[in-house]
Amino acid sequence: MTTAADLDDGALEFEHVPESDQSFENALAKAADGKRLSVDDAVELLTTGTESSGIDPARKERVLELADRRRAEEVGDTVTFVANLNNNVTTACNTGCLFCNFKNPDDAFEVDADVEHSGFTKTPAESREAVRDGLERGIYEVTSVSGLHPAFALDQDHREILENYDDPARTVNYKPPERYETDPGTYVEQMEAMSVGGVHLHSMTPEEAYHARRGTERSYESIYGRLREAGLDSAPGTAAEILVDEVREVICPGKMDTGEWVDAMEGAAAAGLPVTSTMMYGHVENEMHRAKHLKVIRDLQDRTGAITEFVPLSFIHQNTPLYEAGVVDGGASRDEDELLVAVARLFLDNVEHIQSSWVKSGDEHGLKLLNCGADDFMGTILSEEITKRAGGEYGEFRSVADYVEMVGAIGRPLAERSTDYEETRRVEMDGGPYGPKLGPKADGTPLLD
Ligand SMILES: C[S@@+](CC[C@H](N)C(=O)[O-])C[C@H]1O[C@@H](n2cnc3c(N)ncnc32)[C@H](O)[C@@H]1O
Ligand SMILES: Nc1c(NC[C@H](O)[C@H](O)[C@H](O)CO)[nH]c(=O)[nH]c1=O
Ligand code: SF4
Repeated sequence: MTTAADLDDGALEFEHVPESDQSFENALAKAADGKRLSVDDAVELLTTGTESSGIDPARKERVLELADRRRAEEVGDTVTFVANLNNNVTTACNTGCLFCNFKNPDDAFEVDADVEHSGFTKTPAESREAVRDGLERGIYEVTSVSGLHPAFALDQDHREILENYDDPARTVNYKPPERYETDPGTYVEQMEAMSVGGVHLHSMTPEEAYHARRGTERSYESIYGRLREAGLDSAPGTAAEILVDEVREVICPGKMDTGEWVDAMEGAAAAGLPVTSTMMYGHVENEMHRAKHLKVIRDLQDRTGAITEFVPLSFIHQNTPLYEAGVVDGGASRDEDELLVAVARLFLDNVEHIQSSWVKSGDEHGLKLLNCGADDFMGTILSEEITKRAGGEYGEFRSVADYVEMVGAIGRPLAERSTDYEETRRVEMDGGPYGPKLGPKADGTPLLD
């Protein structure tokens, strides 16, 4: 397995490089004509032409304008957001992704450990309390993504299977809950606990589903089907990072490969769950990898139709092993963020919504991305751990009043949406008070302030 220490800057040689036989002008003309773009077209647009290095400002503006127009034609001017809560169950994880500072090694959580750490594990009862508190503040979605705690099993039957392995810690990354200070319960127990008061439960990334099926031959459809019975309503398409294996081998060698990520997503879709899709970019990958990733997402959507949105996640570098080991010297530039959103809008002709993240980009740049092809501005989230621990500086929540101020400043209409975008409700910018109006307890009271 690669560790940060094994990698040193400049040593990365990829088979896939940003070269193509296409020209920037031809690629842009195809996009303007509404033709389906190829990977080479996407590379030309992402690089503003592969024949010269660096981003050409005038060419960049032409790509952004086209994408902004396409956004207006496809979904109109309204900016959407969701009133949600992030509830991360545990930070215990030994997968060792080199871009991640959310995780803590699991042995720090063991009963006899005397290691200081800032991580946490919540019992199902504690997760339920967190969701109940969120509901009181007006949220109607809970997003829950977590570390791959070795004590997690899908359910009791799965726990028995894992316990029957010889040396389960080594063979199937399983340790019994008694070893730990806090027992996270099973995935099914966590789903049942969080699915409370009519909230929409958005949880179980493909990597978590992989953990929930480890040591078995079960299909992803049956894993997600079981979770759905326990209350799961949709799944986040994170763990995607860059869906090209030569990049995964560098930044997350312990994770599932591209083919398995796609299998898990197809399983979620087959189990009847809507899914989101993501790309975490701005580390070691190049524009060819970004373009190939977009193709994987578009092909998946052609087959399933289950993807509700595409969420670009700009790499936050400050506290990560990749940065600390000198493998990268920062994240994506603003120009790259803008081009990624724009090219996603133009390339993903079968995914309706593109998200801008104020967590990753901040308010000002996040609003700019809404003029580059994005139409959704994420969620209220109330608490945030992944970006914060990586060194992100843009805070943990935004109230509905904050959304009114931000989106009002760029002169666009604002609407709340459900997780699957099936329901939207216009937020009238009439001086407030502003509170969520969708969902079981969202009666417009500005509880989020
Ligand atoms: C922290 S993991 C939690 C869920 C689960 N352990 C998994 O990997 O699917 C969720 C996602 O956060 C994103 N993430 C983690 N560290 C990040 C960073 N430094 N910058 C941007 N995104 C990051 C990655 O895309 C990752 O897949
Ligand atoms: N972009 C980020 C998100 N996006 C997810 C949304 O908040 C929401 O759960 C999804 O759109 C489904 O409705 N969440 C984060 O925590 N951090 C981000 O950067
Ligand atoms: S990204 Fe997920 S799987 Fe990877 S180390 Fe972080 S928490 Fe663990």
